[in-house]
Amino acid sequence: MTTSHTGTGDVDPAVREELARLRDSIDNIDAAVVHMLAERFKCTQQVGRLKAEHRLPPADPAREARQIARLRALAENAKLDPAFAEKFLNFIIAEVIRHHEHIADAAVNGSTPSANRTTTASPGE
Ligand SMILES: C=C(O[C@@H]1C=C(C(=O)O)C=C[C@H]1O)C(=O)O
Repeated sequence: MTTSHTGTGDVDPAVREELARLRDSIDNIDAAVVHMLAERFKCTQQVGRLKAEHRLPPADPAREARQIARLRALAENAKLDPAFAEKFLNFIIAEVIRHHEHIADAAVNGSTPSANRTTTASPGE
C-alpha cells in the first residue's frame, strides 16, 4: 500500500466503497458510544446528587477497583487491550468525580463552586 494519497480520489472504486462502508459503521459506533456515555453521565449525576445529600465522598476507590477488574476481564474476552480499557474507564471516572465534587461544593456553598477547592486537572481540561 502506498502512503502518498492525500484523499481517496485516485483510489480503486472497490477500495473506496469498502472504505466508505467501514466508515459508515465507524460513524454508527461513534454515535452509539456518545449516546451510551450520555446515559451513563445521567446516572452518575444522580449518584452525585445522592452522595451530596447524604454527605458521602465523591470518589469510591473500592467500587472503582471492582469496575476495573471487571472491565479488564470483559476486554480480554472481547480481544480488546485491557490496559486501554482500564485507561478509558479511569478517564471517564475522573470526569465523574469532578462532577461529584462540583455537586458537593454547590450543596455546601450554594451554586458557585468554592474558589479554594484543590483538585488536579481533569481529562480534557
Ligand atoms: C458513580 C460513582 O462515583 C464515582 C464514579 C464512578 C464511575 O464513574 O463509575 C465509580 C465510583 C466513584 O468513584 C459511584 O460511586 O458509583
